[in-house]
Amino acid sequence: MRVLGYMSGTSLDGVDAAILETDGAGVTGFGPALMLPFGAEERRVLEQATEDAIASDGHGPRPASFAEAERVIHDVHVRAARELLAQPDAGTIELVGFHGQTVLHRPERRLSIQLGDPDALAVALGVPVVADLRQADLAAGGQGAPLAPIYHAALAEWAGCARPVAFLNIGGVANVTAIARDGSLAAFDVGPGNGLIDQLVQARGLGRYDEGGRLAAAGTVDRGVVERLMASPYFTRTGAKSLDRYDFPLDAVAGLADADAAATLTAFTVAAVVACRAQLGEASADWHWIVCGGGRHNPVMMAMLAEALGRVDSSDTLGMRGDFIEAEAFAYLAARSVRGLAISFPGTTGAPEAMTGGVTYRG
Ligand SMILES: Nc1ncnc2c1ncn2[C@@H]1O[C@H](COP(=O)(O)OP(=O)(O)OP(=O)(O)O)[C@@H](O)[C@H]1O
Ligand SMILES: CC(=O)N[C@H]1[C@@H]2OC[C@@H](O2)[C@@H](O)[C@@H]1O[C@H](C)C(=O)O
Repeated sequence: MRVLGYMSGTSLDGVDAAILETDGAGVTGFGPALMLPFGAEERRVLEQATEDAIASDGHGPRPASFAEAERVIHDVHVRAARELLAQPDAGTIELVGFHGQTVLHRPERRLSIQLGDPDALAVALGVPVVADLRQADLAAGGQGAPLAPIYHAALAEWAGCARPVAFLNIGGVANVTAIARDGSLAAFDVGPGNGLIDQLVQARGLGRYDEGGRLAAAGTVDRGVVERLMASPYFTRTGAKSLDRYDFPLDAVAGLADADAAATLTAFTVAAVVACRAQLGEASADWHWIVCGGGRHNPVMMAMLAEALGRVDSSDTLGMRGDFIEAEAFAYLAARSVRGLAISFPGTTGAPEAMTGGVTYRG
């Protein structure tokens, strides 16, 4: 099957779209991929919906801003598909995997809100759209996240990675998929990823993110602050666990100068990854770490990770498309969904058993 997968992540940078060829088990090929950035006004609408989601915490009537946010999500996804499908090697797609825009994630209440209109998308694109991929897992008592692990496993097969190997996605939130020597999967959200760094840079009027890690490179890590941040019980919790993008507050670095604050938050992201090794089950030194997501573009973060973890590679050095692995994952999950294959597992989301999931919308 040739499937178009979408992801618009918690960083609110834009919509990733990627075409994947898969039978729902293996990866057989890749079509083109692109990222369509949100415009400033589109981002403002999505930020408003996110703020309203957090303020209502999922209680009471649906915030009015959700409808406008869904229009934005729809428009950008349709535009992304048109651009992608106009590329000469795009071919014809048979199916779409649509994540939607997460505005709130409260797994302990079996709640995770992704905005979007999959039915309208199916009409606009003229192919079936698989969405609501987190809901069955949540309803069964799983975390509803992360869902990419089964794709990471397929990608590791495709790339011929020796085990044990760990995929570390550093987006707005960081998540890990550990593939043990025997092929078993353990996965969870690790910590803050780039989210707090982005928030700092934006709050201080220094851009949208710490481009090239330049700010962090000029600063000094405040170890006391990192220690205080690492005191959160989240980091010693074992088993399946997942985060909302706004679960960690920015206040801890309020008293620090810009560069020191950026360096400290970068070190916090890395400290959370280091702490997660205690839950991976095999000797820490044996793991090969494959880093994907936007954080791998930050050389300060990559250097800190390499120093702490040992064998660390960017996904791209293994022939993978590190900016599109999540979009490819949702293509893969859509294919699994229509084939009735499981998309989440006790070791990845804490679901009681291997779970199928996703709803197919035909428009
Ligand atoms: N050149 C760069 N230098 C430093 N940081 C970068 C660079 N490019 C991207 N990033 C970081 O990566 C982030 C985007 O990462 P990504 O697209 O993987 O996140 P996401 O998919 O939105 O989040 P999530 O995976 O949590 O849903 C940016 O907000 C920024 O913090
Ligand atoms: C609720 C939600 O949207 N979570 C995202 C977020 O971004 C990274 C991390 O937190 C991960 O748990 C998840 O996305 C990826 C694609 C996943 O489900 O695997």
